[in-house]
Amino acid sequence: MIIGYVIGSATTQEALMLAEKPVRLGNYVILEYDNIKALGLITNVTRGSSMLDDDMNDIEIVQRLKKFNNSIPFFIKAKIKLLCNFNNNCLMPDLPPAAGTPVREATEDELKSVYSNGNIRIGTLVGTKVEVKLNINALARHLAILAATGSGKSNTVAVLSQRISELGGSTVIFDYHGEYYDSDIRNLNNIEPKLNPLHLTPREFATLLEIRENASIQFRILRRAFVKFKENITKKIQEGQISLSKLNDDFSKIIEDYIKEEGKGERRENPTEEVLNKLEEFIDRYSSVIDLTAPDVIERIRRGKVNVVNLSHLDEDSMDAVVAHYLRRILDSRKEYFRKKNNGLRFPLICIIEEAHVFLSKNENTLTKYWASRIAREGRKFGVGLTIVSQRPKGLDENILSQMTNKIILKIVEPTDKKYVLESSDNLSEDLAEQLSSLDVGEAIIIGKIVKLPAIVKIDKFEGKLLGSDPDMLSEWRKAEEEESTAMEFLNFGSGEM
Ligand SMILES: Nc1ncnc2c1ncn2[C@@H]1O[C@H](COP(=O)(O)OP(=O)(O)OP(=O)(O)O)[C@@H](O)[C@H]1O
Repeated sequence: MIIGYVIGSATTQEALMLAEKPVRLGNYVILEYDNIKALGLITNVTRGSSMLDDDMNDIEIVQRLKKFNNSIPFFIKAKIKLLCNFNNNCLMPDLPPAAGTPVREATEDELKSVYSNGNIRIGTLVGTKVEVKLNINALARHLAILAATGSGKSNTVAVLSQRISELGGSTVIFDYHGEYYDSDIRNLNNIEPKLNPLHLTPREFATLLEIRENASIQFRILRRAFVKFKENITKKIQEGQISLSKLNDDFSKIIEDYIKEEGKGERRENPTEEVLNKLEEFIDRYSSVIDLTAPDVIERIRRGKVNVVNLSHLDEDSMDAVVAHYLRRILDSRKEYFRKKNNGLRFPLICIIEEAHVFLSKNENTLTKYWASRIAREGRKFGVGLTIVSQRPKGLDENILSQMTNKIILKIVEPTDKKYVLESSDNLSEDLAEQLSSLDVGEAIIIGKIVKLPAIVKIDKFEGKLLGSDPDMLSEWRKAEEEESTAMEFLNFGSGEM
């Protein structure tokens, strides 16, 4: 059914339509001309009247015209972004539509042929029942899930990771808030962030203690002490001279002695004192993270599961050390598997970093940023995909963001965030970026190799509990009130005041 006609001058990217009746933003349309069958997306709608135009200043004329309701001529114009030519393998049309070309709504079958061929359902095209299925293999080219807070990032991560696991795929989520750890996601494998120092690099251990590489004397003392500690302990373990559980109890004392030993060689005492203070502070707060009996982190990641590393009880430096350690071991282990088939991590893995702007900040060189950059550059070849999730896109390192070939962008209102996302995405056009502020919760623009063409999608709602879900405060207040009155009755009953 024809809904309008092309007017004015058109290009192979864009056309303007004069509509016969109101059309909606995000509708998909078809234009057939010169042996081209073009699929288009309505990216802008304007409604006006040549009689009541911007120069109208007399309200009485409007009131009189309103009395003859149907006498006011009006127009509806819609900007159409041309997406592909069905008659040429969905490549871009190579000829613009002429003025007068009829425009009709795309049928569900036509839309299914473009958006429903992937292998993992993520939702439906906005305003339709057409399933959008993503090409899961394209996740090896990395993904950014970006949105203002409360727009549906966690819901998207939960839906995506659960459905990947249901296909036998594997993800590991670095769970900043602990919202996935206590969730109803199926195939969950919860991992407490235990680190075995014998598997850590000196830099990772220094990061745990919040000793930066630019604190060169402190870092030197700690690095030398840590290397000696690892060498001697590994040798004693191989000779069966030491019990690991006893080592756990004495860990801080042992490492402290190595640090003091290394400090003797220094001209000034206070760098050594500083290192010992940081060690003591770390052990006071996070001794539970250090576990010399813990297996290598690779052994704790399960195939076909949503592996969740709960970071929520750590501070950001310790989180950085944990995430960096996992990323390094995952990349190294996949490389090892590719070198010698009987060793290393045997299956591809998608690493999902929540609150990515904390770890991959453009203003700070964290350890995680180094390893995430390595995975962004090399991971695809070894089946290690990176997914970064952030509500502060402009805080993200632009090199890493620009390597996220795929993007699921939910509502973003902040202009500098929108601009930053646009500049870091060579496959996001301005007219699509303009839609971002008008998206509803759970609606997203999806671009990249995970979809055949850019899509405006209503993401499926995660059917289960996530910590991040909006709290039902009213029922929680009522529940608290009932519990208080029950406790009060119990107390009064106990004191015989009933
Ligand atoms: N696709 C969706 N359909 C329906 N409701 C949704 C959808 N996505 C999210 N919501 C709802 O919106 C609220 C916020 O969702 P979510 O926690 O996923 O947002 P977020 O962007 O992760 O927020 P935050 O930045 O605070 O983590 C929740 O109540 C959730 O149930």
